[in-house]
Amino acid sequence: MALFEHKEFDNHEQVVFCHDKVTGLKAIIAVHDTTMGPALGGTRMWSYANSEEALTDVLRLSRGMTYKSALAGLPLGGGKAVIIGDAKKDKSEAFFKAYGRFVNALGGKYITAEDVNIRTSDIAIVATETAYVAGTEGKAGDPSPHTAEGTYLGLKAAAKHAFGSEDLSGLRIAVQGLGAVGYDFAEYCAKEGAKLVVCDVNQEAVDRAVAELGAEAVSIDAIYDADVDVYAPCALGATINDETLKRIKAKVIAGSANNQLATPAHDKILKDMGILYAPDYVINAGGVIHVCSEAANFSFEETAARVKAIYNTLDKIFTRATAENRPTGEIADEMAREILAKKLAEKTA
Ligand SMILES: NC(=O)c1ccc[n+]([C@@H]2O[C@H](COP(=O)([O-])OP(=O)(O)OC[C@H]3O[C@@H](n4cnc5c(N)ncnc54)[C@H](O)[C@@H]3O)[C@@H](O)[C@H]2O)c1
Repeated sequence: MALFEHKEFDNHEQVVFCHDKVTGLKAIIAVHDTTMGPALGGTRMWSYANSEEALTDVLRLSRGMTYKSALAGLPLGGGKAVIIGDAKKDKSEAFFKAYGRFVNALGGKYITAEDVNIRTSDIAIVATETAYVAGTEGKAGDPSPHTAEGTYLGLKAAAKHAFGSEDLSGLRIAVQGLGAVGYDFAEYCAKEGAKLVVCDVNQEAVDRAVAELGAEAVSIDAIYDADVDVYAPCALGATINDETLKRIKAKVIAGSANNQLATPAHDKILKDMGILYAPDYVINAGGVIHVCSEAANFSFEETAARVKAIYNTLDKIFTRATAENRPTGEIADEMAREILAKKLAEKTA
């Protein structure tokens, strides 16, 4: 399994393969880039088919964190960790303590947090072995409200570019997923007079949106056929794919879900279809801003200002994408790389 020749290798600074003989822990920690600061990114636990699949995931996700934090203006680099295992069977206190020691051995170069299949209670055990954790219980708390606010503001920036006004009143918005982020986001939109079309596998959340926000409920499959101006994916990844794009009528895609595009090629496909796409890692950065507020001791006002700046960042991305007739995701990546290059030049001057 070659690392430097790996297709997802992108000049990562450090990749650590961790194995604890006693607990059977197998993890990979990838520090992609620390130009802007320590590499912050969650730990994901997944039953990867093999270590090659885990390596691919961690290399790609850690690079994504570098870009996300750079564009969010945070003093953080990008990193990520994956634990290879079954979250239902393999977890134990000793397991997470062993993992904490591996994180600690990096001396603060990598700061971990929760991610898929890792709960705050797991991170609390990790925190008994290392101070390099964020998003712990009783500290910054739930990032979802900030993610929802940032997504709402990002949608307003998209509406300005696509429809000529950032006012959401009268727009029809399909919200897929009414969880911690999706519900608050839907509420912001409804308050501004948008008409909501919603779906969720959780019927209770749907009933609540119908009762409280005047939303129209559709089945989880019918959301793709909804006659709407905006499609807001707030549940799953990879919902923008060849099949759904035959059905989606929206002219704007702006939602909180991670990894919305099934493949990188869908960035250009959306542009060619005349759909304005708010790059997922830019619009959903409220969460990492919130978590960073704990690690970097931001004041409440500072955190709020950074969440509000998501509007401006997307505004710049959309303006440049239009001027250069290029896909928005490509522009976002390029802008992140420019921020990193500028900082690196300052550091080495
Ligand atoms: N929470 C954050 O701060 C944050 C930050 C950045 C990105 N995100 C991303 O935003 C998305 C939502 O996060 P969340 O914290 O609200 O999660 P959540 O688990 O609270 O909510 C997800 C919702 O989607 C619903 N759902 C699941 N499958 C569905 C389907 N097929 N169709 C429709 N609904 C479905 C679930 O029932 C749930 O209500 C995720 O992709 C997450 O990775 C969240």
